[in-house]
Formats: sequence, structure tokens, C-alpha cells
Amino acid sequence: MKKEDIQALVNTGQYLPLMEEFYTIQGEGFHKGTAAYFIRVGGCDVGCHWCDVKESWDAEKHPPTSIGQIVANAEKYSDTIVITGGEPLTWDMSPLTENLKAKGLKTHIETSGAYAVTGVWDWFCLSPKKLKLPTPEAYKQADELKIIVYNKNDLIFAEQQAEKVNSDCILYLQPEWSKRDKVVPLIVDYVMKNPKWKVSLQTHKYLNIP
Ligand SMILES: C[S@@+](CC[C@H](N)C(=O)[O-])C[C@H]1O[C@@H](n2cnc3c(N)ncnc32)[C@H](O)[C@@H]1O
Ligand SMILES: Nc1nc2[nH]cc(C(=O)O)c2c(=O)[nH]1
Ligand code: SF4
Ligand SMILES: [Mg+2]
Repeated sequence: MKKEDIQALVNTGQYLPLMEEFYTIQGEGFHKGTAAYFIRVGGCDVGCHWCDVKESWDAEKHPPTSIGQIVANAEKYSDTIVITGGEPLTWDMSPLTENLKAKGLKTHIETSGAYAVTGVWDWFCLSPKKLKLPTPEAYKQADELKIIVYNKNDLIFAEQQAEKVNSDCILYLQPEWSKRDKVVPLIVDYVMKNPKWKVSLQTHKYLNIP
């Protein structure tokens, strides 16, 4: 196929730049400990300085892959599919999620919510970033709010973000990995004083799994 034809398919979400896909245990948030198949889509313009997958940012580095191929792989492994990135909402997630759901699979997203919400989601994990705040629709859809804590100012940001989600949204504080020794005590103390929050750890990094 010609380059511009493939680009047209990426623009409509029929193809997606695929960085990697792997079967693992969801390490973070509400579903931590549960086996799931991860699809990591390339492309992100948010620019978090502590991002743990900077290789995902440049969409050009990841091969445009048809959603038919992505779904055919995913369905072999799990009934729960986590779409992450990169920032998945860079792209139109409707074709991918509709095809996953047509196979009876559950669709979970990991997103900053910075771009228009597309796709059909059984679970919406919103992890807002100060650099590009979530859209109003992303706050509405959030089943869990996961704030990354790099320093104590992020606890103030966390409270501001918690005001924007539904009252039944589950609230998590997750230490930024490189600062974990410093911020874990802050988070522990904060959660004991403010028990509407829960702690989320990147447990896959302790388990040495993807
Ligand atoms: C790599 S991001 C991809 C999905 C989307 N772009 C987002 O930020 O939600 C996946 C999850 O990892 C979190 N994350 C990224 N880098 C991290 C780090 N250094 N420490 C802790 N969590 C991190 C993000 O906040 C997000 O919840
Ligand atoms: N095991 C595992 N759990 C995860 N939860 C969210 C992840 C992500 O990078 O989006 C992630 C990841 O990369 N691995
Ligand atoms: S929004 Fe997500 S993928 Fe993008 S830089 Fe931030 S943590 Fe990384
Ligand atoms: Mg990760």
C-alpha cells in the first residue's frame, strides 16, 4: 500500500501505530493483579518529563498495523484488553474497540484524557497531566482517577482533579517510579489522613514482568 493510503487508514483508526503487545498482569490501579493483554499504541504529544515509555512518543517509529491483525492476536490471549500507549486517544479508538467488543472482549483504557474521547470502554483509567488537562468528557467517563505523585505539589493537583470526576470514581495516588523512595511516605501519610484516596503501586515493576 502507498504511504498516503496507510496514513489515511491511520487517520480513521483502521490502522494504528503499534509499539508492542503483551500478555501480562495489570500492575496498576483497580484491576491490579488481574491477567490482561496489553496493546501499546505509539504517539503522544503530552511530554511528561518522567514518562516511563518515552520510546512510544514518536508514532513514526511504530508500524501502522491493521486493527484486524491486532484483534486477531489479542483474542488468543485474554478476555480483557488494556489499550495504552503512548496516548491512545491521539487516535480514533472506535474501530479497534468496536471490533474487540464484537468478539466479546472487555476494553480497558489507560489515558491522560488530553484528547477527544473515542471508543467504547468497559473501564476508563484517567491519569491527568498538568501539561495537557483532560477534556470534560474524559472526567465524565473516568472509572478510576490515577494521579502520579512526583512531589508534594501533586497532592494539591490530585484534589483539584478529584473535584472533576464522578462521585463513584475510585481515587488513586501512584508514586512516580524514580521518586518512589521519597514520595511513598508522603502518599502513605496522605491516604491515612484522607481515606477517600487509595495507594496504587506499579506492581509489575516489583514483579519484574512487562
Ligand atoms: C505510559 S502511560 C500511557 C497511557 C497515557 N498516556 C497516560 O499517561 O495515562 C501509562 C500509565 O503509566 C503512568 N506512568 C507513566 N510514567 C510513570 C512513572 N514514571 N511512574 C509512575 N507512573 C507512570 C501514567 O500516568 C499512566 O497512568
Ligand atoms: N503490567 C503492566 N501494567 C500496566 N498498567 C498500566 C501500564 C501502562 O503502561 O499503561 C502497564 C504496564 O506497562 N504493565
Ligand atoms: S501522557 Fe502518558 S505516554 Fe504521554 S508522556 Fe505522559 S505518561 Fe508518557
Ligand atoms: Mg507502563
